[in-house]
Amino acid sequence: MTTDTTGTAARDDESRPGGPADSPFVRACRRRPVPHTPVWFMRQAGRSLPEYREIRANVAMLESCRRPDLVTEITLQPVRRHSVDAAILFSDIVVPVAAAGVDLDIVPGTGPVVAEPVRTAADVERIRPIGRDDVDYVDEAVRLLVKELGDTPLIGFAGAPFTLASYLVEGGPSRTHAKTKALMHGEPELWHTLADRLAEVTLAFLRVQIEAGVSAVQLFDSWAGALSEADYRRFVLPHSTKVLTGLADTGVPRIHFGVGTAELLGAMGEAGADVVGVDWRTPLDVATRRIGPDRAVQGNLDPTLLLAPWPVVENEVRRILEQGRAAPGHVFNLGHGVLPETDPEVLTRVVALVHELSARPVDRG
Ligand SMILES: Cc1c2[nH]c(c1CCC(=O)O)Cc1[nH]c(c(CCC(=O)O)c1C)Cc1[nH]c(c(CCC(=O)O)c1C)Cc1[nH]c(c(C)c1CCC(=O)O)C2
Repeated sequence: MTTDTTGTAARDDESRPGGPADSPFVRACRRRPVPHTPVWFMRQAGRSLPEYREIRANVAMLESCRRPDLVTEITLQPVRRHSVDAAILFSDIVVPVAAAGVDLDIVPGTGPVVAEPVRTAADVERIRPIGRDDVDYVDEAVRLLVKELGDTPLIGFAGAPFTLASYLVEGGPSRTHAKTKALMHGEPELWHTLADRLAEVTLAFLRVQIEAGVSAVQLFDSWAGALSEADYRRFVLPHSTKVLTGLADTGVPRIHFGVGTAELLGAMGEAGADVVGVDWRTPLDVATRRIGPDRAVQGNLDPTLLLAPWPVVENEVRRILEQGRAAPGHVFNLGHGVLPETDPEVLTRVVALVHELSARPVDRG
């Protein structure tokens, strides 16, 4: 089975009752009845866990992403600790871009930094297409993890074309995305060439993960909320749609996430995902009205509130579960990633509380 290159055999096996494809997480993504609302946390691997800090003490971030043994261990840590309903592969959105030949590093305390920002047609030309061999360490890590995880589903992920393009054009993290927007509007043709190339890289990267056996994928367009709806529809939606609809044949659920996207939720829902991620600014019932009745939602506890006293957290979890009932499927999550200063015990308590409050008998037919 581990030598299969289509992933079909792996998933046939998984679709057995109780297997990852029948897990509460995958069932909620597909808007099927669930025994309890599934919960996982964006950036659950790494960040707040002491066992993560220990393992990463002398290993650079990009190097750790290229070592299947470390990826496997770090991915499993939050599953062991919190009993979350899904694991997310430990990696970073810039990993496939580096594999495509872009000279970049992940600088501690800053994030991705690109040696020569992409600003010209020649720069775009240098971004190569990628295949399995360029990211063989990801293929290997996913296969190891699928075995280790048993019935717990593994989520694969990638950065969406806009968010990736922002790092490449700006040269690093940016608050305004000014150079990226200037390129979009000033040289729309070059922008579309760049975004299309990144869509190809992302699509290939997600296909490698799906063929290796992940049970779902999430497309992170973390910074899309910086755009107006008109700009999003004109410059970004076609490229994210290419990625998401390009995976439709795999049958694997697709999650589409961004931050500050209240005005974009309708458009993001049109890109072809099964689930739309919602940040804490938009209540899930309101989000569901914007997205429509044929998509599940994921979210949306404000990650900063995990630092508040427990009764505050408990009230928020109750409110979110209540508002999530308006959606045809709800995956509980934060509205964005876990903050590094979060007490891991609070995450464990949130998982238990979500499970307890949402437990219900279901007809699994
Ligand atoms: C700091 C940073 C990195 N990479 C990035 C940043 C942000 C910089 C900015 O503000 O613009 C870029 C990035 N990486 C990831 C995203 C999308 C998710 C998001 O918005 O948080 C984004 C926008 C996914 C990720 N990046 C990472 C994961 C895997 C961990 C997980 O989800 O549990 C994902 C999905 C891991 C990562 N990535 C990085 C580190 C140091 C780590 C390990 C520990 C940590 O989380 O801080 C480097």
